[in-house]
Amino acid sequence: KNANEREAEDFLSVYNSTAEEVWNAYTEASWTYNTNITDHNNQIMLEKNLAMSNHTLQYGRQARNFDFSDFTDSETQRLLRKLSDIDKAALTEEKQKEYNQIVSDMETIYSKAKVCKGDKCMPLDPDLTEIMAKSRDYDELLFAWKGWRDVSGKLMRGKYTRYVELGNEAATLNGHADNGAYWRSWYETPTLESEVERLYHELQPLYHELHAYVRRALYKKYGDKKINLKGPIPAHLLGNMWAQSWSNIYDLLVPYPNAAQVDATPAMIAQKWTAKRMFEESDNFFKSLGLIPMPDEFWEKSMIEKPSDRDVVCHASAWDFYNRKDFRIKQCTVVNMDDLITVHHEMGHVQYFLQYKDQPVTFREGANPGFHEAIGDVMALSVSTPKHLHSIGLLEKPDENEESDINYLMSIALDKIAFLPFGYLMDQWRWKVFDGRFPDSEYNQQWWNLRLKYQGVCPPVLRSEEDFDPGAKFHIPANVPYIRYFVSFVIQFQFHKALCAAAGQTGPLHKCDIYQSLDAGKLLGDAMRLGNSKPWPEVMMAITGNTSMSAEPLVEYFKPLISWLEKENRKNSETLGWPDYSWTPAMNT
Ligand SMILES: O=C(CCC(O)(O)[C@H](Cc1ccccc1)NC(=O)c1ccccc1)N[C@@H](Cc1c[nH]c2ccccc12)C(=O)O
Ligand SMILES: [Zn+2]
Repeated sequence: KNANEREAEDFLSVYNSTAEEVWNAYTEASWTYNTNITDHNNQIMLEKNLAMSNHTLQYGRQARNFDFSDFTDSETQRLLRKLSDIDKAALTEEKQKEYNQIVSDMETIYSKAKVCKGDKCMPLDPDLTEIMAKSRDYDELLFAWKGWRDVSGKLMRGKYTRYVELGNEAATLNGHADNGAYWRSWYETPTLESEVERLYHELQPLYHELHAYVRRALYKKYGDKKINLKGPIPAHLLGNMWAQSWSNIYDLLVPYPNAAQVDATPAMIAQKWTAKRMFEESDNFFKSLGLIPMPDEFWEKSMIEKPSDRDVVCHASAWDFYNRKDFRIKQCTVVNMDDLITVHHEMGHVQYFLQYKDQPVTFREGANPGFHEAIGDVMALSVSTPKHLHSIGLLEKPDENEESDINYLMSIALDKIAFLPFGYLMDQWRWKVFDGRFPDSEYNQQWWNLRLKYQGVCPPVLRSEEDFDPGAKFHIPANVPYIRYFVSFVIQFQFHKALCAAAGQTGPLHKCDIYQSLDAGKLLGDAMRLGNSKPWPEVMMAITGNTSMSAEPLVEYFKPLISWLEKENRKNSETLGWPDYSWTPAMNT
């Protein structure tokens, strides 16, 4: 090592210890704001954000002064390269303030929004979410769906254009073409766009089969004025505010009503489960694999229920306080199966934090953002099995027959296959907004073009450019990228298949439960411990023996259901897709 490289190593260790303090201060202020939305807490958070940016700018400039091309240690090179991208710190201070204020304003609009009917005002969590999940009344669903968009997206429409401009300015100052290119750079995969497009087209036939089957069931329920068997599905009838997961309308879709049922919610309520019990159950699952238990501070400092006396950001999230001890989850938990899955999702993030806590701060990230999103969902694939739910007392003994298998696969497909087009289109829209292909005069029209093209859903009422429907989904105002979830939904089945093999499970993938397998736990734990210190194909290889993303394990997992759907849809001579693409439901009848 030459003197230059030794100097760089000293520089990096000073960076690391100062970064831990500055990032911790910002994270504490952000937590205080997210768990108690006030102007005062907002101001402090914005101050700490600026302090963090100044630290990034100061050290980022020094990192750029090193010529690390001839360094021997690839980790030092990787650290310096990552430090050289200083993100929003490249903007002037006043532009950073403007940008941070816009994002904070949009997120506050979203988190405080309520839909009022008479003197009753309902927030998204839990009220509107519950209506979208449980109501089977076309007009009540429409009230919640339109009402939510009027008090959320519509009110942030004017801010988004400036958010895009400033985000692009920062990205170009760091050498990216635009903000979308900056976001994609985290995957270190020049062909990311074509890879996710390839994966999407491999999975589209599965989605078309499920879409046709669900449309038939909704036709039976809502009639031919509201459903066209050759057209898109009205977006408010699928059990979810964004039509991104359809498991809440499972009762309209059950393949074999007389076979064993799969929903654990009734038992959770009957047995008086609490949010705490849900988190303990998840912690127990991770520990059974030999993974790291949640530390005491987690149980003391997390917010796992919605407080009644203040405004909070209810959208679930996991928090790393960058001091290697303090890790938390913030979730407005409701006692049901949906939220038990989300608990595992969030606990997956914290397990990653625990595994990579001794890495340099710059490497305390997922191998790529999709890896971070996949960990918890892999656990949930095992926990959701009838066999596992029975072992924790939430389902009677499952009968082992083809019909209950199909029922189970249907319930999982309504979350996983239904999600794929939504997970894909969210950043298709944003990438094109950032690169200018979608001018702000077409934001909403282009959103609905993609919703029709990929999801086969249509708005139940007329939309205009006065509306801003993308803003009705958390990740848009909160400036959180979304392709990570599409990547996660593909790679989590690759991980599931690899962990099932490590656990010695030989049967069909959908029956595999890795519970108590220390071998499966070691395989995943070793990968998580690497954080972002290695390019993700190397980490993918370590877990699965392959270096690339593949849809094959997902297709293998759902094979029995796909065959069943193909037969069922052929029997009903269903039209796959939505050739009557310009159809819309009769309104106000
Ligand atoms: O948004 C989430 C869960 C929230 C999160 O855990 O991904 C959260 C989002 C977030 C990011 C940044 C600031 C605030 C919220 N991500 C994290 O908490 C997080 C923490 C550290 C590293 C990476 C992510 N899920 C997505 C989609 C989804 C993926 N798997 C699911 C399973 C069940 C239900 C939904 C999903 C959604 O609800 O549309
Ligand atoms: Zn997540």
